[in-house]
Amino acid sequence: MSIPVVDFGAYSLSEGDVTDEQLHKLSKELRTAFTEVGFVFLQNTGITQEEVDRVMGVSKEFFLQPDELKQPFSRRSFANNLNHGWVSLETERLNPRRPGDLKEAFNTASLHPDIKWPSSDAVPGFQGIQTCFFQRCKELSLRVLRVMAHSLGLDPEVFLSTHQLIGTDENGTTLRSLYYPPVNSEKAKEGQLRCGEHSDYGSITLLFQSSEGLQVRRRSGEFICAPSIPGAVLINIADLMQRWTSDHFVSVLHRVLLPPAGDSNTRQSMAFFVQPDDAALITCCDGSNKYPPVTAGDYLIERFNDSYGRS
Ligand SMILES: O=C(O)CCC(=O)C(=O)O
Ligand SMILES: [Fe+2]
Repeated sequence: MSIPVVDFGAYSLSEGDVTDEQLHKLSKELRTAFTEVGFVFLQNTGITQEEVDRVMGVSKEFFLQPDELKQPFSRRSFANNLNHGWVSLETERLNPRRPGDLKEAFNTASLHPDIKWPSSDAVPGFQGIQTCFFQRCKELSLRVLRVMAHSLGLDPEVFLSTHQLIGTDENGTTLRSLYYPPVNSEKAKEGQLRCGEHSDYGSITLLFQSSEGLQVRRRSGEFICAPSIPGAVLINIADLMQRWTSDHFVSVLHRVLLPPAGDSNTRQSMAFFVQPDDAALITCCDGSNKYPPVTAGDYLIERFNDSYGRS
């Protein structure tokens, strides 16, 4: 089965509340997508392609600077949020059995006033555009989480009440801009990819892509190419949500391969990784106790240790 496309217009960010009938329809569509595929394209979310292009533009300006200028903004150099900041090429291994991923990233993980941002001379508009987009993604995520709870027959607030602190340092939700530079395939290491096979860690991920390149694993085990649909937001279930729903919703492996030999294109994407509040205790929502309870914060630290190496 390919990735379903769902019209989210009835609950778009430019609309007020959704009617019961519309909520029912959306719930049904999301439940099918998330139980069978784990990924869905949402159209008419209210987040426009122009907004996405603006964030990608300002992110690219940041990435195209020399490394010395990006170094002061490195991940792990911000005391109040160790996940905030720049990740250099080949630092992260989303599949720890492969060499470092051929990508750079910038994590907007903290909106705390103490965070130091690139100056407006270096990258005009960087802070404002990233933080504004973070808020837009947060609003959409909360709407999607509400529909998801409804689709499982749960109290509609069950996920919302555990995602109250998005945008504070007591919640790990992160807007990540990714930049995949041109690849010289002769120089790439054995087994190296742009982004190794992995599943995401938290509740759901919103993904925006400038071009094709993402592959998603089907139940049969084969990887299929995800199309790039301008204006649509690709949403996937992440691992904590799979635990939470006792495997009802599936978190599936995905990856970005190297471009074909001779293709010197760059690629950009943005992922909004939605994470429950650090202190939220995640227990199977059907009462089955299929997985032991875990707090979202502890779970996230464990997963970071796998992708960056244990410190
Ligand atoms: O770049 C992409 O399209 C996917 C990135 C991704 O899956 C991730 O960063 O978790
Ligand atoms: Fe991912």
